[in-house]
Amino acid sequence: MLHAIATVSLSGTLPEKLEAAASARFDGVEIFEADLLYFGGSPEDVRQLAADLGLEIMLFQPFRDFEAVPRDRLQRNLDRAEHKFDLMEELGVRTLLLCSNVAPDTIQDDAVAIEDLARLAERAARRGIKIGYEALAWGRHVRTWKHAWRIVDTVAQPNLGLILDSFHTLALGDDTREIATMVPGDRIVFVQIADAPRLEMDVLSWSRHFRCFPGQGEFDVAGFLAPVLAAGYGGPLSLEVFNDDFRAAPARQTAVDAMRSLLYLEERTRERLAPPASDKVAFSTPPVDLFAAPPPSPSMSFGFVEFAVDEAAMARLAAWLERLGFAAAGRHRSKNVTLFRQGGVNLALNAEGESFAQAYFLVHGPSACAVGLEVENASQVLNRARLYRCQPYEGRIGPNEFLIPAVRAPDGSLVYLVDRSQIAPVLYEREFALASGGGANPAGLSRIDHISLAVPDGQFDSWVLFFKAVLGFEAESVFDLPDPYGLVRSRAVRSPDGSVRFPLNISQSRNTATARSVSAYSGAGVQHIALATADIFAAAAELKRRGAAVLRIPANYYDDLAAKFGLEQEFVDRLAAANILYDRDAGGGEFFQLYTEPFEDRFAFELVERRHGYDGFGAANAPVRLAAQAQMQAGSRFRTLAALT
Ligand SMILES: O=C(O)c1ccc(O)c(O)c1
Ligand SMILES: [Mg+2]
Repeated sequence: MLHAIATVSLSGTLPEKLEAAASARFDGVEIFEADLLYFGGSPEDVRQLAADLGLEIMLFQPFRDFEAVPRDRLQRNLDRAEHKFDLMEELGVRTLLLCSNVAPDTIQDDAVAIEDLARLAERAARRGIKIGYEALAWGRHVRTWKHAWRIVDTVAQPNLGLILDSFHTLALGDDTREIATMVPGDRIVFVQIADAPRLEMDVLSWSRHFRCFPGQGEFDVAGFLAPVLAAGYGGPLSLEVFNDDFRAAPARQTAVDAMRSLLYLEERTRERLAPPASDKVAFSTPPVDLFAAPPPSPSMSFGFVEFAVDEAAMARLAAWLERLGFAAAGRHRSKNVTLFRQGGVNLALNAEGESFAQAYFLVHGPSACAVGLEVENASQVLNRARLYRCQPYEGRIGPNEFLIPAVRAPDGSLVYLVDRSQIAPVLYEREFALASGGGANPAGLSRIDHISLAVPDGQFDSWVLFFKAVLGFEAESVFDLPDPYGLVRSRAVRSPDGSVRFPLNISQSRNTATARSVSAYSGAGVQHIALATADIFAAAAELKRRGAAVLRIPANYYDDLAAKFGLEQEFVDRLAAANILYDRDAGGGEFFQLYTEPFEDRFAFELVERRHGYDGFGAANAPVRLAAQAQMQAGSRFRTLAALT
C-alpha cells in the first residue's frame, strides 16, 4: 500500500518533517495547516521541497467548523473554503480534510449539514478538489463514521467522500465491521491511522496528546483496517499521530518507527483477512498488496549477555561476578573476550580493541552492549528484521568463528540472533577455549529469567514497537511504580512463547533508579538481569559465603508481608535474614527475589525463584526495592563525600 504521514506526527520545522518522512521512504504527507502557517517560505516552496524529496502532498488539513453553522455565517464559511482552495492550488494538493463541526452552536439537523456539504462539494468540484468528511469523536453532532457516511451518501457527489480515522472510531468503541458492507471503497477518500493506550479521560485530550503508532497502544487497529480494505479501499494509509513525546523526539527516528508501525499494521491486517481456519465469516480479499515478512521465531531463549569493558573494568566486573558464583569458563580464541558461566547463564566480557564493544564502552562505560537470543531459523529472523527496516550488523570474525547475525536495538546495542539448531549447541565450544572442569554452579542458576532495561523518557514506544514488530513479541500492561524520587513506568515485552522477557522502564523524574541508570549510561541500558534459581535460599547463602553485597530490605517490609499473606513467622524470618522479597499471585504462584547491590551504580543482578507458575515480576515489591536502592545510593554518595573531606 502507499504510506503517508501527517506533518503533525513529526517534530521540527516543516522542511525537517518532510526530510524525515522522505528518509523513512514514505510516499506522501498530509500537510497540517499550522505547519504551513509557521513556515517561512511560500506554499510553492513547500510544493517544490516535497517534489524534490519525492513526496506527494496527499492531503491538506484540517478545514473546521464548516457545516450546519448558523445561517448568517454560511457565506463567510464558503469564502473561507475558497481561500483554502487557493492555498491548496499553490501547494499542488487536491484533497481537503473537513472535520465534523465541534462548535456548540452547530445546528442539529442533518438536512442542513447535507445542504452545506453539497454546496462545498460543488465549489470544490469547480476547482478540481476532493473533500473528505471526517467524524471527530468529539464532534458536536457528527461523531461516528456511520453518521458522517449517511450525510456524505445523501449528498451523493463524486468529489465528496468519507475520511476514516482509526482513533475516532476505536476511541468510541464504535463498530468497524460494518464499514466493509456499508461503504463502497471508492467513496473512502483517505484513511488515517493511529493507535492509543486505553485511558480514562476526555476523548479530545486523549486524541491530542496520547495517540501513538499502531502496535504501541492498545487499540485493535488491524480490526479497523481489515473491513476498510474489504470495502475496497486502495488508497494510502496515513499516520496521524498527535503525541507529546513524538513532538519532542528526533523526527528521523520517529519517521522510521512510523514506517515500521505501518508495515506491522499491514502484517497484522493480512492475518485478519486470511481465510479463516474456523467457520468465522471472512472478509473478501482486498485489492491491495499488504506487507509480508517471514514469521518471527515462535520460540526463543536467552543465549548470552555481552558486556563492553576495558581491561580495568574487566577485572572489576570479573571479581564482582565471582562473588556471585560465576567463574571464568574460557577465553575467546581470537579476541580479548572472557566467558563467565554459571549453570545456563553465559556472560561474555568483551575488552577487544577496535570492536563494536570498545566503541560502545567509550560512549557508555561498562555496560551490556549485546544480548544473544537463541531463535529458530536465525536467517529468517534476520530477514524479517531487515524488512522491518532494522540495521543489520556484521562484526569481524576470525577463522572458524561463526558469523552470528545481529540487528541494532533502538539504542544502538546489538541483538544477536543465535540459530538454535545450527549454532547454539556448539557456539561456546567453538569460539572459546573452554577451561576443563567448568560447569560448577554454586548459586544453582538455571538461566536468564528476564532483563530489565532503563529507557530514556520519550523512547518507550520506540522500544515496544521494535520488540513487537521485529521480534514478534507481545507487550504486557503498563505499571506505574513509585520510586522515592518519582514515578517509574514499566511495561514488559515477552517473546511469543513467554520465555524471553524484557521489562522496559522509563521515568520523567531526574532521580529515580531508572533516570539514574539512563544518566549513568548516557542512554538506554540494562538495569538488572534476573537469573533463575530453583532454590533461592541456597543461592542467598552461597552469595553470602562469597561476600557478595546484597540489597538490604528494611524489617518493616517483612512485618507487613507476614500480615498481608498470613505467613508463618519462621518463614518470614528466613526471608528477612536473606533480604529476599516475596510475592504471591491469585492462583497460588509464589515469587522470590533477591537483588545484588549494583555494579558501580550501573546494573544489578536479581535472583528469582518462581513456584507454581508465578508469571509476573513482583510489581508489588517494586516500591520497597526502589526505596532500598535509593537509600543505598544515597548512602554511597554520603560515603564518597565523607571520604573526600
Ligand atoms: O484534533 C483535531 O482537531 C483533529 C484534526 C484533524 C483530524 O484529522 C483529527 O483526527 C483530529
Ligand atoms: Mg483525523
